[in-house]
Order: sequence, then structure tokens, then C-alpha cells
Amino acid sequence: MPDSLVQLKQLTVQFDDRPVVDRVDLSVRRGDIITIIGPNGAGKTTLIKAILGLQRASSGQVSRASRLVIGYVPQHLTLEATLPLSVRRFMLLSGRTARECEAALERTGVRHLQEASVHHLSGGEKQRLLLARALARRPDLLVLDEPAQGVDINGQAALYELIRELRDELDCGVIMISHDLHLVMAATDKVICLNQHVCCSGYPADISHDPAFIETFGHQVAESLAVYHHRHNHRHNLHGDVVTSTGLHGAGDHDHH
Ligand SMILES: Nc1ncnc2c1ncn2[C@@H]1O[C@H](COP(=O)(O)OP(=O)(O)OP(=O)(O)O)[C@@H](O)[C@H]1O
Repeated sequence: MPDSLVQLKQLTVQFDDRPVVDRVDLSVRRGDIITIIGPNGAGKTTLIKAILGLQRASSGQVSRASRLVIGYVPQHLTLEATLPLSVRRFMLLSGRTARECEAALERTGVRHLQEASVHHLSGGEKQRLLLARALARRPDLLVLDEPAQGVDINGQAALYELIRELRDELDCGVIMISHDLHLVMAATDKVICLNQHVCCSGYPADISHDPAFIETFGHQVAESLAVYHHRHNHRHNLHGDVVTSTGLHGAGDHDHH
């Protein structure tokens, strides 16, 4: 897998015989910012867990570059509420030196909060702290699960901008999940629209014209993104399965034009 930090080949994850991630091919290289979008239950977190090595594949392959360092930013900071913990201590628990921790906090703009309790941080400050913890590892690959949760709209744009800057500074690859479609369209290199299988993928400008995008997100979202409606040759039922007039088909049976 030349140049790839991580590569998925026909990755399938099933729970109770139900494919939640269905034959997904994906490659992340240095310099990429790839965003996974899709409805609730589409398999986005399961896919990310497979990349992190936390979820076993039912079939297919996940290959990682040798000695790959991954920095992971989870959806939420979950901590024991009764445990007193300062930002400084939280960072040191990562095993990095005090200097590395301080530099990472500085870079994500929350160094001034070192003595604050992690329990009292705002949503945006927590996300920046989690990003600093991931950054302190000097990752080859940054994996973020909805990094802008609990962050106001200005803060979201700033956070996406920071992620782009970090990609340049670290020369790392970035893969993230996001529901913030407007920001994704503005701030991402490549979008993967997941609904168990990959519905469509490509550059934001292209994907917003893709009928599968409109099919998955509905006309309201599509229109608000000023996308066009094209013919679409399959439909999804409520479970995300591909349905045509002749019945139920496997996810690989369709194409989009
Ligand atoms: N360990 C598990 N055992 C059984 N089912 C699971 C497990 N983990 C996830 N699922 C199911 O797999 C499906 C996909 O879940 P996943 O969390 O990957 O979706 P998602 O796209 O991240 O959704 P959301 O946008 O709501 O966070 C869901 O129906 C979920 O209930």
C-alpha cells in the first residue's frame, strides 16, 4: 500500500449478521483531509473504530503503515465527575513530557487553562484539549469523531481551520466524522458519504451534485447547499439497504451518474 497511512479493502463489519459497514474501500495518505458523513446509524463510528484497531473486521482488510502513530480525538471527554483533574494533569496522563504537553496546549489555544479543572471547561475548550492530547503524540494520522460537537458556529469554523493548519504542520493525514455539512463542504478535501456502503465520495464540490448525496440527506439539506438534483438509480430503505423496483439488492449493485 504505497504512501497509504491506512487502507481499507472491502471492509465489512457485521453485528448479529447485519452488515453495519459494508465492503468499504478507503485509503488515507499524508496530506489528506477526509470527512465521513452519513445519517445516524450509518456505520461511521464503527468504521473509525476499525481504523483504530478497536473493532474487528468481519471480512476484508485494514492495513496500517508500519510504526503508524495515530492521534485520536473522541466525540466526548468522558471522565469520572468526582475526580479532581486539572488540564495540566490530564495532559501529563498521556505520557508526554511537560514541555510537549505545554506546546500542544499552546498550539490549540488553551495553554492559559492549564490550571483549570477539566470539568469546568466549555464545549469548545474541551475539544481543543482533546485535540492537544492527540497532537502531543505528533501523529502521522489524526482521527476525529465529530470534533466540533458542542462548539458554536464561529468556533466550529476556527476548529476546522486549526485542523487544516495541523495537517500542514505535521504533514499528517486526517480522517474525521462530521455532521456539520456546511463546514465540511468548505473545509474538507474529500468527502465520503456512508450509509453502510459508500454511497458516493469525492471532492465537496462534486459530491454536492451527486444524486446519492441528495438521496441520503434529503432535498432540504441538498437545496440549502445549492446542489442540483440528478437522476438516481437506486433507493435506500430505512435500514440503508439498497432497494430497487425488483426488490432488495446488495450494496455493490449500483452506480451513480
Ligand atoms: N458493538 C455493537 N454491537 C451491536 N451493534 C452495534 C455495535 N456498535 C454499533 N452497533 C450498531 O451499528 C450501527 C452503526 O453504529 P455507528 O455508531 O457506527 O453509527 P454512526 O454512523 O456513527 O451513527 P451516529 O451518527 O448516530 O453516531 C447502529 O445501528 C448501532 O446500533
